[in-house]
Amino acid sequence: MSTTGTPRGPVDSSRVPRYAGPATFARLPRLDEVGHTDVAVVGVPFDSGVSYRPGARFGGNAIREASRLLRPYNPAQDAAPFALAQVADAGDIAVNPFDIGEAVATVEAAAGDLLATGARLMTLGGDHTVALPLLRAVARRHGPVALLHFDAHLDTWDTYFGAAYTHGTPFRRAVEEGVLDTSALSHVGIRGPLYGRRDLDDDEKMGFGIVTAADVLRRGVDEVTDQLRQRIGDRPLYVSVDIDVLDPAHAPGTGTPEAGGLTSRELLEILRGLAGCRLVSADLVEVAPAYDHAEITSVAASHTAYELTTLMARQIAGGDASE
Ligand SMILES: N=C(N)NCCCC(=O)O
Ligand SMILES: [Zn+2]
Ligand SMILES: [Zn+2]
Repeated sequence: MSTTGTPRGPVDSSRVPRYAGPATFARLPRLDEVGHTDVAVVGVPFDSGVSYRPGARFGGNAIREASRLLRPYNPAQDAAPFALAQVADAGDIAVNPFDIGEAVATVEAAAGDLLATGARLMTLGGDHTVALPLLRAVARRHGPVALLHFDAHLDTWDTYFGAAYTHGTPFRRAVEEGVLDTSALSHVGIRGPLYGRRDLDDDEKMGFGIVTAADVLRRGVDEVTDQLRQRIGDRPLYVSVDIDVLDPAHAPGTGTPEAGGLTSRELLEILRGLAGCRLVSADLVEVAPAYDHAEITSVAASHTAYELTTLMARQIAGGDASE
């Protein structure tokens, strides 16, 4: 059940044109307007950890703009998420673009503060570096969590130019730090060239299972989702979505695009198939609007965040105590 009484929902788009006014996610209220929220949508405008094209610092606001067209009822999950639980936009975490270590610490502290209020997080990146401090904060509250990671890339590499905190390394650091439950780690959508066979060996040793983009094509969404659900079981679950899991045709606006990816339909369907999992928080990263066209990427991202917030709202309404 929502902890805030009757949730305050989005601005009514039949009364106030949806393109009017400043953008919050899905035209939801700001956190300061509701005081307390069950799900906090929070931006992390940070992209100092990228290895190729920059620009994901603008991702959160692009997703908010594209989310103006979302509607209150989600037929695919038969739920009105913003009536089931209070979902609010908590604004952006102000991170230092010139000091990655400080930025990581700032995200961890700010995420910890929001989680301490009992809210679950739907974080809008930002590059994938931010997953590490988010996982630290979530693990402090829930213990080591199961991870479902949608990405073209493993992001379990060790260092770049000797740097340990980058967008290609968050999940190796997370395993090293013990914030993940290594019996329930999955990548989905992996594809593209690697540095060597050893990347896969290392990844497997860390405990990850891989569903490649080709597996999704050959085995289909339902079979893949069943397998993922079995691995997750009833553990607290964190979902991390790098928008480059989608094919560049579905998400051109990203920093390290790889051919042969998932369709947005496949991604959304796998997420919908997670209903009933104990989703404690999620992130959506690597939207870089400067390379986007006609909001293709940010629309796909806004729908992805909508499915994730719907899953969280359903969990809350269903009385799952894991906040
Ligand atoms: N997390 C993202 N999007 N990309 C990681 C790519 C790392 C590399 O340049 O090898
Ligand atoms: Zn990626
Ligand atoms: Zn990534």
